[in-house]
Amino acid sequence: MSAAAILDLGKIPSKVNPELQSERDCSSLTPYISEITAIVDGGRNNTEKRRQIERILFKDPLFRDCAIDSVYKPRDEMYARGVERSVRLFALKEEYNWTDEEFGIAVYVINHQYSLGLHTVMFIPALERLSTEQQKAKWLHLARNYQIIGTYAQTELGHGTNLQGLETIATYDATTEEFILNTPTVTSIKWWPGALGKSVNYAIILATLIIDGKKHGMHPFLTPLRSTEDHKPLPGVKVGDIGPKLTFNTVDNGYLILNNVRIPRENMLMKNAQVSREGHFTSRGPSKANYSAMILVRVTIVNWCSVILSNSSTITVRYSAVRRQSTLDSSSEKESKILDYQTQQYKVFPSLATAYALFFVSKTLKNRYLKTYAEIMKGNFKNLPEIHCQSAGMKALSAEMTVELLEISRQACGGHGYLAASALGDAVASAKALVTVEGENTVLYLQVARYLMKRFAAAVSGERLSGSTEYLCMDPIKYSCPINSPGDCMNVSLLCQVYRFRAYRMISKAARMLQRDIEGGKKQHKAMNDNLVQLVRAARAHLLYCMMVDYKESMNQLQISVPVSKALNNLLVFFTVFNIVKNAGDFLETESIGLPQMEWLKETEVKMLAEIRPDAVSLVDAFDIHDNTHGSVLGCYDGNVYERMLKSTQNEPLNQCDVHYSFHQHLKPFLQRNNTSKL
Ligand SMILES: CC/C=C\C/C=C\C/C=C\C/C=C\CCCCC(=O)SCCNC(=O)CCNC(=O)[C@H](O)C(C)(C)COP(=O)(O)OP(=O)(O)OC[C@H]1O[C@@H](n2cnc3c(N)ncnc32)[C@H](O)[C@@H]1OP(=O)(O)O
Ligand SMILES: Cc1cc2nc3c(=O)[nH]c(=O)nc-3n(C[C@H](O)[C@H](O)[C@H](O)COP(=O)(O)OP(=O)(O)OC[C@H]3O[C@@H](n4cnc5c(N)ncnc54)[C@H](O)[C@@H]3O)c2cc1C
Repeated sequence: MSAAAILDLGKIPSKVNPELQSERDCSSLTPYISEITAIVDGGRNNTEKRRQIERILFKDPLFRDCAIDSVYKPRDEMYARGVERSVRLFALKEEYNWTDEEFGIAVYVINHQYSLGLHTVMFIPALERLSTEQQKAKWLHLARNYQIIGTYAQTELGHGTNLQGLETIATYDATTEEFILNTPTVTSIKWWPGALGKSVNYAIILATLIIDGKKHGMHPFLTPLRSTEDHKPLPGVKVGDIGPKLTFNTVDNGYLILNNVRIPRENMLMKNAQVSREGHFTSRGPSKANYSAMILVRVTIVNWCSVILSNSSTITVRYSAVRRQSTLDSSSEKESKILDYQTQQYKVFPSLATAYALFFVSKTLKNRYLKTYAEIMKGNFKNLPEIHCQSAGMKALSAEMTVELLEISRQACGGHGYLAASALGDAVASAKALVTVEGENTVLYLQVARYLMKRFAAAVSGERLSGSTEYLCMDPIKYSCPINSPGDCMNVSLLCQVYRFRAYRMISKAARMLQRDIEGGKKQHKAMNDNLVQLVRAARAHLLYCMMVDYKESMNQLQISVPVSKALNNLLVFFTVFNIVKNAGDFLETESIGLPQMEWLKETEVKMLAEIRPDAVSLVDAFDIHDNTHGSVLGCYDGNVYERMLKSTQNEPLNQCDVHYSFHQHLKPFLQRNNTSKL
């Protein structure tokens, strides 16, 4: 490129960067990319549907730069733009008659860059799950048609995890047939709910029900917060934004203070518990039935993790195939592509493999959830504990993996990964929210551990188990490591047996430690607290085993061509081996494998890096993520990284003039303090 052309910062070459083109030309997977894309989209029709939605959205400038433009804007402008995008999105849904699924695709296409997500992610699902049929008939269509906009207000300043500790109260007044809502203490103030600060006019408020001075647990109350005329807070309501966050600053997460706010009796969502006109309380189903909206969101988060990693691996793989630095071979005239360094592959391919793994795992989890949800809707709660354990646990494990891998992805792009225009910093910060929202990760692991301890005790007492804990009935004496040669390390079924035994051993160890402490005279709560770390380790081991089984079985169900099968199987083997090596200490300590097997696995792990390398670009191309969706100058399809970086500087407000006003205000008087301007 000539110097003159370089100075024209707006120019992006019309051709694909030859570095990336050569990757596509050399990968034997390239002709089969559309087959993988169809798997990821759930069918070729869905791919076409998504692309059509992309065309609709990205012809509108409001959506075109959505993934990145917020970097350059002050908070209130970001929020206003987020609201504008929400409204445009809702209008497009109506105009094109999009189904909920198609609307979900549109949200994915704009990378969640809108303000009113909570209305769709939690408000509507909570209305569906917590309302009676009569209440659904009254409220659901209003929410679906955006006549009311709502959020899910559960967390308070003082309590997010401990729902029994929530202090917001709803006191029933039988004389007027109303509930009176109050946040009587500083710690009871609702704090965090998305879109609460400035946007919504309704909220489902989770509050402790009090009738005649008696507490009846936490229940949902559909509460109007703002006037539908002028959007002003209603009497007794004080509401606002909680301030800027690490990211998601288009969203107005809010606080809410309630002072004797009265709502009609019919506004308590009464699917699971009822209050009669006279103030008589009844309930049906398990006491945790009101927690059901949280299960759905946890299932959804596993899918978000897969999407986040698909975005980030698209960026890091493409960038690593374009970037050259130093050389592997001193006789070579060209520097090496950083993707050719084994260490770079070891930074980048775990994310790629995990993106695929979580895609398959989240699909299985969603199907399992839908089956259980259908049973629950018919009044059968038998599988509720199992789906609670699976959804809470998979959310925690996927979010933990995603945060860890994303940070490594950012580092894999060197200095440029630190630039906002790489989009990786924002992705890391967004993913960080996922270990906290919808149940803090440690707390969720402990829920899984609690379930495992119960199931283990049942197995020991001779009960036959089913579901994810069936294996706890195993006889550990019969185990011998199934890996008998280096070749066995490629056999995922054998590796799953290894994962299973490690989980069994870690769960039985936690149970033994608890039993030892209780038999030694410790009180139950003290024994629990003294073993929480081992309990979390046991939960992780169980979840990783479940993840491997779900991934393997989901892959087994695919009907695919030989090249696609080979490429996806490489990722499956790599993911399975990588997570053993990563947790080597546990696998050795539990004698699930021995030292020779660990050596073989480490050799297999690096061998798989070389197997994946030729198809790496095709494997990210197969995600078919629109450049406007990932929004990174480093990861565009055309690979014109440096030109895009230069062009992005035009967006920087500091660059809108040659001499900044601060020069005249501050620097100039300072420089001229000794009258040196004539130098
Ligand atoms: C591509 C994507 C791009 C971008 C997106 C990225 C990022 C997005 C980031 C931002 C997010 C946007 C939207 C997210 C929205 C987030 C909204 C929220 O956070 S809402 C608030 C969520 N709050 C929680 O999750 C609270 C966590 N706490 C709990 O769940 C519970 O209190 C507890 C910790 C599980 C314990 O409950 P409790 O105190 O009642 O405990 P007990 O000990 O009395 O009872 C335990 C008993 O209950 C059973 N149980 C617990 N939970 C459930 C459940 N949900 N369902 C069924 N059963 C449950 C448990 O098994 C025990 O049973 P037992 O052993 O007694 O039989
Ligand atoms: C971006 C974002 C969006 C959110 N959106 C919403 C929303 O829309 N609606 C809503 O209601 N809420 C929302 N929240 C709140 C969120 O659900 C809570 O922050 C989350 O559930 C964690 O609770 P906490 O903040 O009380 O953490 P805490 O429970 O205070 O956690 C702090 C530490 O204490 C530890 N800890 C706590 N309890 C235990 C225990 N029993 N055993 C062992 N360790 C424990 C945790 O492991 C953690 O290390 C949002 C939060 C964020 C960050």
